[in-house]
Amino acid sequence: MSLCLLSEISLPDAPSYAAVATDEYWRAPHVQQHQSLLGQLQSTLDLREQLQIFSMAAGNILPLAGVHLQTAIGDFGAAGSSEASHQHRSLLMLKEQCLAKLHYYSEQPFTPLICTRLQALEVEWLYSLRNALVVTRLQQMALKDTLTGLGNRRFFDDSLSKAIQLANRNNSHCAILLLDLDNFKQVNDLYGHAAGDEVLIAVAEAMHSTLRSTDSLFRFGGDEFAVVLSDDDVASSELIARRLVKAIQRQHSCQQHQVTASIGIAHWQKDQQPEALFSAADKALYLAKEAGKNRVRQA
Ligand SMILES: Nc1nc2c(ncn2[C@@H]2O[C@H](COP(=O)(O)OP(=O)(O)OP(=O)(O)O)[C@@H](O)[C@H]2O)c(=O)[nH]1
Repeated sequence: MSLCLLSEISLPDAPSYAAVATDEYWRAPHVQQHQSLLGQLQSTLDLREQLQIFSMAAGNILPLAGVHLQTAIGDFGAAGSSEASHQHRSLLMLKEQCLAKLHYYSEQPFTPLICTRLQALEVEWLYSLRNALVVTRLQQMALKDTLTGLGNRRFFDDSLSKAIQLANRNNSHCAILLLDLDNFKQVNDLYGHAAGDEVLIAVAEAMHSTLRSTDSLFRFGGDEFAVVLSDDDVASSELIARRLVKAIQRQHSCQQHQVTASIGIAHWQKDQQPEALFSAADKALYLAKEAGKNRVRQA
């Protein structure tokens, strides 16, 4: 089994897992799969990739419709996973510590023999899984805002650089929205920091449910948020910004505390550096505030 093919099937538009698992191509002898599994799992610290590798090996024991991994740092599904009429659950335990819960789904029954063989595979995974969980947790801590779970400023800087590189390479576009809440300070002042935190979480949720990709959503600390728009969404930047303003205005706790949002938009210009793009969006945001708040302005 080639690692190249494994990374291909982890793409979002990959064929369904069931299709891949039943394909003759993957029906290498069980022993051969098993021997190489440990090496394959150790070749990556990416949790999703490990799940994919493990799922392929498990699919060699029984055609699977899906495999889900439930961990303390999030739930992950193998590419193309879906539920099916038969289900089997396992606890992945390492030295009395529960690393994860694993859910297998198949249209075929999980006989005791199949469960025993799956368990043997799970044992192969434990140390690599523990390492991947630690690394993923550290990545989350380094890149996420702990209050809202959105990307933090470091993640934003990284994402913006990548979006600009991509736009440069493909001769395409990107844009950023900078959002600052209006009248937020009074929530802290009148009702305390915990009430302010609740508003920030509610705003993050409202933005989350308004946008297609949550990967592009960030909070810098305080009441400042940002969105990086890739080529597909640049033409609708104003529409997206207005939707965000409305969603926040309609949000219950924002209504209760008369908190609204102002947004500045800047579209990337060829050869423009990230700092210049950010500064343009910041100026547009300032104009939105100056014009009376609860509105959108373009650079
Ligand atoms: N609850 C809470 N407050 C925070 C956090 N981080 C920063 N703040 C507060 O957020 C407030 C942001 O201040 P401003 O943006 O000037 O307040 P504002 O009332 O929204 O001002 P305008 O933007 O002019 O409408 C400050 O009072 C900070 O102390 C946080 O994590 N939680």
